[in-house]
Amino acid sequence: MIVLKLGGSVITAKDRPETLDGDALARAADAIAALEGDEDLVVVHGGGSFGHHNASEHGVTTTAGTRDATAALDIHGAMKTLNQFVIGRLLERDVEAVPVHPFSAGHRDGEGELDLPTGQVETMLAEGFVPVLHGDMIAHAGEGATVVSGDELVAALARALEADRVGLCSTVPGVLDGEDAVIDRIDDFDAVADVLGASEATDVTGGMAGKVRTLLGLEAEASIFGLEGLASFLAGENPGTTID
Ligand SMILES: Nc1ncnc2c1ncn2[C@@H]1O[C@H](COP(=O)(O)OP(=O)(O)OP(=O)(O)O)[C@@H](O)[C@H]1O
Ligand SMILES: C=C(C)CCOP(=O)(O)O
Repeated sequence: MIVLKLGGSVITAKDRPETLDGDALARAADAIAALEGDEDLVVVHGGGSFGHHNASEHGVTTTAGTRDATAALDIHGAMKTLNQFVIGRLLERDVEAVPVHPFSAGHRDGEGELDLPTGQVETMLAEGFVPVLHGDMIAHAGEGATVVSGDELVAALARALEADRVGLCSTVPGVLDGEDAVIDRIDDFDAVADVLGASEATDVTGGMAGKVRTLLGLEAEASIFGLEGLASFLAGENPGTTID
């Protein structure tokens, strides 16, 4: 089984609020529709220009929450809008995509630890659907509601579903070193910490450093690659940077 994240920075124009990158989303949907065999696939997408701007305006992050339902729904609503676009493009290509909105499914405890039940995702997979989750708001004990990133959801899903392969499709061809060359393999955070930065665009969830840290904690091997690497990742290859 594969857990794939489509980075918000790939499928949206991240510097322009609520703007889809229609061509990039179409290419990603083409690659997913071409997946052969009967391998289970769970898709998670990030926010890009949907969600991050709203979260930033409301001062909400993964640790700083809000108890204002209107603010929470503003952020959640932006993510649901993007989710509908993603699902729409997949349905057009006969991928049996269905939504799972994390705000209604999980929560964080007082330590900020994410608890994401996955019974519905497992049942969807068993019944032939492709569940599509997204970075979202999530109830957070002691904080109201905070942001949950697509990357955190990927990690939770990979653990709970014992994923064989984990892929993060982002706007870069992999994790880049000081000379902008793709680093082939990362197995130690400290060895690459100085080249790992935040996102260039408005992003409340941590950019590349957060991704590498999250993926290093996983049992399954993970890959970070660009859109040009998506088809080969889905075909079983290891494009971009492998994190193990
Ligand atoms: N060493 C690095 N190698 C590659 N990218 C890096 C590095 N350091 C920082 N970055 C930034 O990380 C960004 C990718 O993280 P970002 O969180 O924007 O991606 P995403 O997951 O695709 O989008 P989203 O968080 O909206 O879903 C790159 O666009 C780049 O600006
Ligand atoms: C900003 C929100 C609501 C979701 C962020 O998800 P991400 O783009 O995967 O970090």
